[in-house]
Amino acid sequence: MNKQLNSLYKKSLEFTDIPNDLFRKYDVKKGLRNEDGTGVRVGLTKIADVVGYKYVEEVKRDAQGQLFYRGIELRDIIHGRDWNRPYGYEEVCFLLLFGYLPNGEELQTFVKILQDHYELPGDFLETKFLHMPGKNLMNRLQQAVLALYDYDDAPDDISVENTLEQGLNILAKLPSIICYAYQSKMHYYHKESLVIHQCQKNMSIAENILYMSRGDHSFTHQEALVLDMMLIVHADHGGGNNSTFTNVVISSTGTDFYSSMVGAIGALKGPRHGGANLKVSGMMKAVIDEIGYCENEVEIKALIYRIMHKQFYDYSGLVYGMGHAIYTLSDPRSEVLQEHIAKLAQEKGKEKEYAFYQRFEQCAKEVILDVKGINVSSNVDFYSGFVYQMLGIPEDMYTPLFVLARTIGWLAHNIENKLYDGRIMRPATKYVGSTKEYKKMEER
Ligand SMILES: CC(=O)SCCNC(=O)CCNC(=O)[C@H](O)C(C)(C)COP(=O)(O)OP(=O)(O)OC[C@H]1O[C@@H](n2cnc3c(N)ncnc32)[C@H](O)[C@@H]1OP(=O)(O)O
Ligand SMILES: O=C([O-])CC(=O)C(=O)O
Repeated sequence: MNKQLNSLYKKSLEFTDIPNDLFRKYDVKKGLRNEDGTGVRVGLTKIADVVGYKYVEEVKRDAQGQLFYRGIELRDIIHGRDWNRPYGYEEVCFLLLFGYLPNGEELQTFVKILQDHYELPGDFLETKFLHMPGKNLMNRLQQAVLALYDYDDAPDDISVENTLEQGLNILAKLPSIICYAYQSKMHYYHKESLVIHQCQKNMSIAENILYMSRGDHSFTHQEALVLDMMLIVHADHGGGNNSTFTNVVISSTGTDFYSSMVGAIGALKGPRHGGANLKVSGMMKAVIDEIGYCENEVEIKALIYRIMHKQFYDYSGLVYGMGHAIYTLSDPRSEVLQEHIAKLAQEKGKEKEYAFYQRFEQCAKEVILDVKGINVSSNVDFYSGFVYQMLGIPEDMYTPLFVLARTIGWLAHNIENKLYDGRIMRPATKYVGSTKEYKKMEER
């Protein structure tokens, strides 16, 4: 930091300090949380339900996690899906948006609508990626989504019907946007050969991502199904998660959908939210560099204590991929992923790494319980990067793929809010400063 600016900043703390006890005094819900850690209720939804605790005789008790999309449990969707068909994510998009499971014809119509919007505008690849490569894909995604505004004939039409079309158009274009943002970065910043494959109209979203991100554009049916499942488990998480809430807060001003999307992407980038998948990858690499695939729990825990005490990795004190604002004993998505990882790890010769991830997770639960006194489990981000790694998907794409999957959730909540709430979000803050007189310069 600039020295003079730093000294001004330090001096300012004498004038700007807010003592912590005032938050309690004025009953401020820090982080929009109630006293027992549950979220302050800010809306009603029929899209998804996230269950992580139960009340027994009015006392909050930790519980096994459950996630419902339009009332159907995620585990049932994953176990019940047809593993021969690659359009599982598209089916879930339909379910989240329209509230019911599509029949064959409806799904076909919906998939066709998406496929008809896959292609980017003619000059987009050249002007938005090849001429403007970016070092961070999440920022590039924001710029690309915002740029689509200029290609829209009615960008500021915020009617529900138009929002639906805009949202699906963005979703359909995200596979190309993510892959081109990645390829242009690798070419410009890492001097690698430029790989550009056109998206394929007859493929699913998951298939297109694999097709466009790989040099030889080849992939197996099994790989596409695993990626399709990854998109399903990330598709929605109720109206209270930070990025979905951000999208609705922005939209409540009556602004365009592109602005809401860009805000939500910025929120999801954060390492305490969707950006955790990238952080887990970095953390686990640092851990394995430090202690190898250690089998000694005491040694693993010692390192986790160092992470918690801000002495290792990024010094934030956070064990990434662990803990959740709602889930306590388990995150059902992490369990669903683990059901598939065992087989995948065997196929890819990654059993040793997987076994270490599991040992680390168990140790982290115990250390966090010891230090913070709370039950935590691995969240969706703990194993997702490991799955992507086994699919050969580069780290740069981990959080952007979360954006792609969650776009449907953002869109569904945006529309639900427009239909059934629609009031500008405007909470309050309490002024706790004093009043003073303005002093002329010569009197200061
Ligand atoms: C898609 C998603 O967004 S899933 C979440 C992805 N994020 C991560 O994996 C980052 C690591 N995890 C975390 O930071 C937290 O668990 C969050 C942000 C997910 C939830 O935060 P909160 O709702 O505040 O958690 P909770 O109320 O249970 O936390 C209680 C205390 O334990 C701490 N804690 C919770 N999880 C962790 C963790 N993984 N590592 C270290 N400390 C933790 C909190 O910081 C808090 O500490 P404090 O009392 O000193 O402020
Ligand atoms: O619900 C939350 O707080 C975070 C989130 O989006 C998720 O876990 O998918």
